[in-house]
Amino acid sequence: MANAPSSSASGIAATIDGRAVSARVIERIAFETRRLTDETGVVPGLAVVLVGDDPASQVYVGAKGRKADELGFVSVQHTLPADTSEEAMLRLVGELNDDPAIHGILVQLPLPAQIDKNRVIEAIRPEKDVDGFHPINVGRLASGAGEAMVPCTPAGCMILLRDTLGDDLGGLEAVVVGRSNLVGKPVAQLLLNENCTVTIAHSRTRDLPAVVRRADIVVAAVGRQEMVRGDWIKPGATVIDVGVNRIPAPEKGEGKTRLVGDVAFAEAAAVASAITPVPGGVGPMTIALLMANTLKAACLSLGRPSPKLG
Ligand SMILES: Nc1nc2c(c(=O)[nH]1)N[C@@H](CN(C=O)c1ccc(C(=O)N[C@@H](CCC(=O)O)C(=O)O)cc1)CN2
Repeated sequence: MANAPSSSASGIAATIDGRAVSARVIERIAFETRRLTDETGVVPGLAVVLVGDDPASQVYVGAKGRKADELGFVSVQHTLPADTSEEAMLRLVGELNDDPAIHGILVQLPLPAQIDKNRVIEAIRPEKDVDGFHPINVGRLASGAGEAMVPCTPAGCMILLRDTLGDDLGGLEAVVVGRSNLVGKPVAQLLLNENCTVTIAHSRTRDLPAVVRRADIVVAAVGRQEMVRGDWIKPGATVIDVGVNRIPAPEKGEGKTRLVGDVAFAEAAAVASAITPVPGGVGPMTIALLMANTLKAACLSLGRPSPKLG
């Protein structure tokens, strides 16, 4: 059984550096990609589909394309107008499914209202579903049957946790705040797979602060700025903040903004033993794990085992 980490002597948590950890993961992906290409001639291929002109989505999709280029992947971006029909989306997904140069397909979320995201996700071949959102991959992750594509942000959270607490998380109390398909449910499943005792808390949870106070590991993925307060945190806990909320920052000048997480950082850092910042914590891991899943998809397409990267 793992030990819960103790509080740092100063009472100020260590900051978990997601940029540094993601850079290490990317180095490993670069190494394994060169090996794959040298031995088989195959170059991993990623297609990213963006519908509409949401500025945050444009930033994320741009970052994904740049990282794929940096790694020498085949990298294509399809940018479609906001009024694209579901039928046109499904046609494009079908073409990408049939393209042998493309090993991974990612449809950036959110999608406009006229497109049913579940229909689109289910149209992606499970072995090309580098987001890990297809029901086959969700089922594989839950059952342990077969090789699942694991959603990028949750997989990134687990690498940060292992980097901070060591490989054995068994027996630790983990509380996940948020129950989305994107983060809350898969990260809870991954924690359970590591033998943590897992609680998924949400907006209807009674006495949420008391539930969070039980946790050795807190994963905040609720999408509400600074909702998790310092006095919700057990001394010595490890806090993973998945939230990315843009708020006004008049102190930086008129019309300026800044990013905050779902955790009140300064308050929590005074109690926790380790905490991820926003920005620079979980966010960079999401992009790195997308590259890892694309490489994994390329390896699996050749019947090769997926390389260990985290
Ligand atoms: N198909 C998907 N859509 C979305 C996903 C996803 O995993 N798959 N996740 C989010 C957005 N996202 C990736 O797509 C993402 C969010 C945040 C970051 C990131 O690096 N954040 C930085 C700050 C960036 C900034 O300045 O705005 C950080 O936290 O340091 C990367 C990717 C929703 N959609």
